[in-house]
Formats: sequence, C-alpha cells, structure tokens
Amino acid sequence: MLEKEEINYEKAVLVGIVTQNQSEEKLQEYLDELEFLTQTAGGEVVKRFTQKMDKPNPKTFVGTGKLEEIELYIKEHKIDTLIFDDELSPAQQKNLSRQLDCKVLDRTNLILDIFAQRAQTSYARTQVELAQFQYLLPRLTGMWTHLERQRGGIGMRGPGETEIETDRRIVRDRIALLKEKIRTIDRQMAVQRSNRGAMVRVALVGYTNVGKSTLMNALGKSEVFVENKLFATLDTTVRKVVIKNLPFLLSDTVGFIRKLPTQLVESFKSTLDEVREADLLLHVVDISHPEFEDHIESVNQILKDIKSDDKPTIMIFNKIDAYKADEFDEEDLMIERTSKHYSINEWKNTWMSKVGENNAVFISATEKDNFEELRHKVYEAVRQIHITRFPYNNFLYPEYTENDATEEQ
Ligand SMILES: Nc1nc2c(ncn2[C@@H]2O[C@H](COP(=O)(O)OP(=O)(O)OP(=O)(O)O)[C@@H](O)[C@H]2O)c(=O)[nH]1
Ligand SMILES: [Mg+2]
Repeated sequence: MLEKEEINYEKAVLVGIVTQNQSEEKLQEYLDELEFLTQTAGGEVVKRFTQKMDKPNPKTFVGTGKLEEIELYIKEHKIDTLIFDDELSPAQQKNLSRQLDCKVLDRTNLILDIFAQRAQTSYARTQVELAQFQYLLPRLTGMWTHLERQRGGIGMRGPGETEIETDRRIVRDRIALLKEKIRTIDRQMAVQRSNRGAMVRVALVGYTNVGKSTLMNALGKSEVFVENKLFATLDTTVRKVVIKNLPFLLSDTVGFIRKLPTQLVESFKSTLDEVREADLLLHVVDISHPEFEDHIESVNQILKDIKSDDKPTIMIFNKIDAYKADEFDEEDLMIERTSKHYSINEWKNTWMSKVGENNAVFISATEKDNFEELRHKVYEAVRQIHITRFPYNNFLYPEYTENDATEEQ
C-alpha cells in the first residue's frame, strides 16, 4: 500500500501482559522474540513494560496506572515507537494513539512491516499489500482522527462520517482489486505447478530463522537468501534436487511464527499452496533455540490450519553444532533434571520414539554434520512415495546404499 512504515533505528519500548494463560516466563520469551522482530524491522528496544492482569483493559490494553508510567517514560526518553506483543483492537489502538505522543504498533503491525520491507517480487508485494489493507480497514476511523489531531484540527474532532465512509470504500475497492490480482497469479502458478509433471514434491517448512534456506542451499546446491533475521524468505523457491539419480522437487517457503497474523496466513495462501500440495514435508527445527518445542507446536498448528498436518513428515533437528544443554549439578538437590538438561542423544531418543526412527534426523546444515543420514532418510521417503505412485518404476530406484552415496548429482 502505503509505503512501508519507516521505523529505522527508532527507539522502541515493548509492552506485554502476564495473564492466566501466559506466565511471566512465557511473556519474557515472547518479548525476546518481539525484540528480535523489532531489530529485524530496524528498531532498537530500550525498555520493556509488563503488567499482571486477568484480561487486557478493553480501552487501553494496559491499566490506567501502567499507562501513565509508560507515558512518562516515553516523554522523558523521547521514545519513537511503542510496540504491544498482542494484537490491539481498533478501539485500543485509537485510544492509545490519542493519549501517547508516539507511534503505537502491535505485533501484527510489526510483522506486516517486516514483510513489506522484505517483499521482493510483485507477487509477494501484492500479498503483503492485501494483508496491510485488511488490517487497516477496521482501524480507519482511529487513524483519521489521529491524523486530524496531528494537523492541529479543532479539538479532537475527526473528519465527518462521510469522509471516513469514502475512505472505507476506497480501501475496500483496493482490497477487491488486489484479491483479483492474486487470483490471476494463483491460476498461473497452479498451471506452473501442474506442468512440473510427476516428480515427487517436497517442501521445507518450519519456524522462521531455523535454517530452511541454508538447508535448501546445501541440498539443492542453489543460492537462496540466508540471513540471521526473521523472515529472510518470503517467496517460494523451487529447485530440482537429485539424490542418487532419484530426482524430486524441493521448495523453500516463508517461515512461520507464533501469533502469526491471520490476514497474513490468508494472503500468503498461494505461497502456502506449495506446502499444501507437497507429498512430503521436511519440518526443520532449530534445536539450539530454548523454545524449539514451542516452535514445533506453532508450526504444527499452522499446518493443521492449512490442512497439511497429515502428510508424511521428516523432522529435521538443525543446528546441533550450536546446541547447549543447561548444566546439571547432580549434587544440587534443589534442581530437578528436566529436558533443558538433555544431551543431543537424549533428544534423539525422545523424538525418534515419538515420530519413528526414520522420521527424525539431527544435523547441522552449516557444518554438514550427519548429511549422509539426512540424504538417506529423504531418499527413502521420496522413493516410497515414488514407488506407490509408479509401481513399475520400482526397480529404477534401489534401496539406498552408502558406498555409492557420493556419486549422485
Ligand atoms: N550454528 C548454526 N547456524 C545455522 C545452521 N543452519 C542455519 N544457521 C543460521 O541460521 C540463520 C537463519 O538461516 P536461514 O537459512 O536464513 O533460516 P530460514 O529458516 O530460511 O529463515 P526464514 O527464511 O527467515 O524463515 C542464518 O544465520 C544461518 O547461517 C546450523 O546448522 N548451525
Ligand atoms: Mg529462509
């Protein structure tokens, strides 16, 4: 739409709440992630405000006292941006913007902003633009009043209702237009996909920043943009990969994240079609991340949402080179041994018994550790799919043997 919001090197303050279903610890994890998102968008976090409450205040999200505290801090430290971890309702956003002398964003805003910065192709840009407009539509009133106030309009009056209505109509028209544009591209992409013929289709899925593109590069010998930032990849890349004369298509897609804005899931529908139409999923996990099990759950939830949770899946636990267990002191009776103290081997046992030995593999994509095992497992899974589809082809693809593993490609 609308240019991406410039929030480069802005001083930002984060706000989150502790509730019955969100513990203090969970909140800090979410805020860590929000801070990473803020950095990715080009901001610098200087403070976090948290509050315990049963449920968010419907008018201002946080309570009155907390809001005053935040207001004071913003004034004193010349803060540019206030970022809430949860999605604000249009009313909350309106009230907060009125009261505070800085930009008020929420997690959805921030993710949309990063997507806008990163969208490379016209298709990705169209998808992001659609998501932005859908986010904007119910918030128009508040934004206009806010603009009026900044322009120094009389009192706090917004534009007349008619003006807001006209504006809504413009936005709605634009949304319809973008949807049409996306539908056209979707049709083209569906045709392209159907032209790919009979090759087995494999999709890399996983939380953002886990190493999907790195793995794509390592397996497919291609160059896909890799970066230690969130959402490095927005567009789907598809490569033909051959493991021991067995060819298949491998696609790299947008990473998932907790509290992924629904508008985004919807507008990235066709990017996710690649996942939906895949025969096999490679679910990549960053095992060096302290919350990797949470990430697995979020990814599984999104897979469920897009009805792709019943596909054959290999869990790829990546970054074993960076994995560090918490130290455990046997002598210390106060500390109970938990999964935080697990060695990689214990994780292996846990997950292999959970999903089956053939469906989990522990690797390092950068160090290429255990790549042989990875290739083997992917080969077998692809071969299985291939021979159920083309039984007469069975003899073409013998079982994987290690000795001639290096001659492929
Ligand atoms: N230590 C370590 N770092 C890794 C490994 N694999 C990937 N990385 C790093 O993790 C970061 C993210 O890698 P990407 O490949 O961009 O991750 P992605 O899953 O494609 O991320 P998005 O596209 O943002 O969803 C980069 O800095 C990589 O260098 C690994 O095996 N070990
Ligand atoms: Mg990527």
